[in-house]
Amino acid sequence: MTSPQEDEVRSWVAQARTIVVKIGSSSLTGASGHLDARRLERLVGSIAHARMSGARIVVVSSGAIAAGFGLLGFPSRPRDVVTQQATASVGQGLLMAHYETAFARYSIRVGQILLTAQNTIQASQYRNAQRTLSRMLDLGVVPIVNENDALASNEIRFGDNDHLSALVANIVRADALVLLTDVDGLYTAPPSDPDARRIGYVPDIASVLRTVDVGGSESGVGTGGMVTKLEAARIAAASGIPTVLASAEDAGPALMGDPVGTVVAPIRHRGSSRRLWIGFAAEPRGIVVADAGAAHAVASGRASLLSAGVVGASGDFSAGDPVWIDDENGMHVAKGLSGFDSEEIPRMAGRKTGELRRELGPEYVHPVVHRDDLVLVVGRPSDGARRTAVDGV
Ligand SMILES: Nc1ncnc2c1ncn2[C@@H]1O[C@H](COP(=O)(O)OP(=O)(O)O)[C@@H](O)[C@H]1O
Ligand SMILES: N[C@@H](CCC(=O)OP(=O)(O)O)C(=O)O
Repeated sequence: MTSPQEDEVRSWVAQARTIVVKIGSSSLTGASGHLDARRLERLVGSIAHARMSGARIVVVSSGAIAAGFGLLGFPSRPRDVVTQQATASVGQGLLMAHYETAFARYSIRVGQILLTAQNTIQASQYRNAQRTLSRMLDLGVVPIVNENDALASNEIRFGDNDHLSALVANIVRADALVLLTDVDGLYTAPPSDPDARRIGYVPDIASVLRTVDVGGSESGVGTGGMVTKLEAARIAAASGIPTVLASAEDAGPALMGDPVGTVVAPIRHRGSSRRLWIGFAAEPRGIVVADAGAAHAVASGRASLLSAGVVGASGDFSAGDPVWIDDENGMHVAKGLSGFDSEEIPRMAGRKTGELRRELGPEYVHPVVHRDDLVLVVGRPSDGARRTAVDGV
């Protein structure tokens, strides 16, 4: 896919049927860091307008911790994770009450969905979330999604909602992702730098990730800063979804595809929902090691991994579970769904199709990982699954 022009990408946003709008804590709070009901109402006004114009909208809203800490008598947002989780459980109810009332003015119903990273990792839970969100949208409801902070385990918490919003965009097969924050787009450097300039259009997210100086949150209430927003935009771009990064003050024009903030072009046509899940959400449960020839064939993007090219497997996984395909140097080549249980693979390794049929039976004559069930990755195991480039992006 050649890079489209900015106008074209903006027009895709303007025509989007399903839009995921992520609202950061910094967009819902005042100078004190507490929830600011008037800001929330203004934002809801813009979102309701887009909804009433026919768009199906999913809101991914942060702000539970901001809504809760004042109620519990804390002078500022708590820093330790357990207190944040307890605070979020208090604030989430209040946050929803505000959304409920604000959307009711436009006769729009809202519904709460709280997700943990675990829900997106497990295929069955991912599908459940997909079914529920899709029915809510069919019913005209605006789902309000947040991380299930109280239950999210420390190690795999999203922490910020940027990554979650990109996964939700995949789950609902959104046509646009709009990330609303307290800065009017991506700058060449953190906005506190006097030389920082706004970038209106990003045709190639991969090059921006290499060249722009992004920093963390400077607001004191937000979590990920621009780093996690660009990561979300990368996931969206690789999934065929344009992203708009804009100030919450510009929510209306951003949702209409007007030239505000920064728009990031998609870099490929949308893949299948299953491949998107494998690429961005599935957590591998083991490793299948490929010899040099098989690793090269898989990396070319056209071949399945056959048992003849497998040298071994590690981890405890069942057929259908996500696994890494590594080369013999321990580099990830691909991520895919295994066709076999981990204990079956050693006796299949190195055997050609004819041998498998003769010695193990016809049920063993299919790829260890089928090419339709894998995505190519670039990166070392230590980079972690989430930061590993998928299909080269
Ligand atoms: N290159 C950059 N361009 C724009 N903003 C940046 C950049 N680097 C860091 N930031 C910071 O990212 C912040 C937005 O992220 P964050 O505070 O986490 O907001 P939110 O609560 O909306 O997720 C901005 O206020 C800004 O200070
Ligand atoms: N789930 C948390 C989100 C934490 C957070 O600050 O996220 P963000 O503002 O998106 O960087 C909450 O609702 O407070």
